[in-house]
Amino acid sequence: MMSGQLIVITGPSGVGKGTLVHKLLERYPNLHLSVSATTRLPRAGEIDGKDYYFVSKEVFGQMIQEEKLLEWAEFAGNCYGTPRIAVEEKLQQNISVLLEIEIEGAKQIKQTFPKAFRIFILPPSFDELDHRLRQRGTETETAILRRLERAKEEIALKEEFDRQIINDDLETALTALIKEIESII
Ligand SMILES: Nc1ncnc2c1ncn2[C@@H]1O[C@H](COP(=O)(O)OP(=O)(O)OP(=O)(O)O)[C@@H](O)[C@H]1O
Ligand SMILES: Nc1nc2c(ncn2[C@@H]2O[C@H](COP(=O)(O)O)[C@@H](O)[C@H]2O)c(=O)[nH]1
Repeated sequence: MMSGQLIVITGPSGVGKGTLVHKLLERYPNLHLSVSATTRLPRAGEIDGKDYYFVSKEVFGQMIQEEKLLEWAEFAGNCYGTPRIAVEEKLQQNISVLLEIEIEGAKQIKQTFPKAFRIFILPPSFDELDHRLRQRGTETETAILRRLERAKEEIALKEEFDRQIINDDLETALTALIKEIESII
């Protein structure tokens, strides 16, 4: 029987999910952050097996076929998915697991793990989201525009999630996130 909590952090690209999750892990080192598989190419400094499992489209397709992914989605031209086995093992060991994933995957999780707690991170404004994506400096102009276009559709779905937190001031958002997480673990 599984007893750890499954916590999903979702929201548009560039809103600060990764930044918040890494700060959260400093505070709660016992939480397990799932490492996703992706067909995206690594960015400078990203490490295979730590930031992502960087795989080919063929390998990703095989993972889908073999039901090795708990959820997966296509996002801005690449595929992303959560490897099932590590998540199930941690939950069975009573370790709570964090997924930092986009909205389609977060919707799928609701079907397989109805008790998962899903938090939607919002930007203070669309202009600020645009600014964060640009100043991160990891995407081409085309990719930024694609992610911003998708962000409009994603933000429209925010009410489908258990909680919404605005990431304006980082420390304030982190405090709100900690409060939500402490209420369930
Ligand atoms: N509260 C904040 N105020 C200002 N800048 C922020 C804040 N939170 C995050 N950032 C910055 O915004 C940029 C995007 O943050 P981050 O990479 O964490 O977003 P993300 O939601 O994980 O993106 P993706 O979904 O593409 O992985 C980073 O440069 C980060 O330093
Ligand atoms: N559905 C899933 N989405 C995921 C997963 N891992 C990451 N992501 C999300 O993809 C976008 C783009 O990520 P980036 O690293 O290219 O900026 C972002 O919203 C991530 O949260 C996953 O396993 N499943």
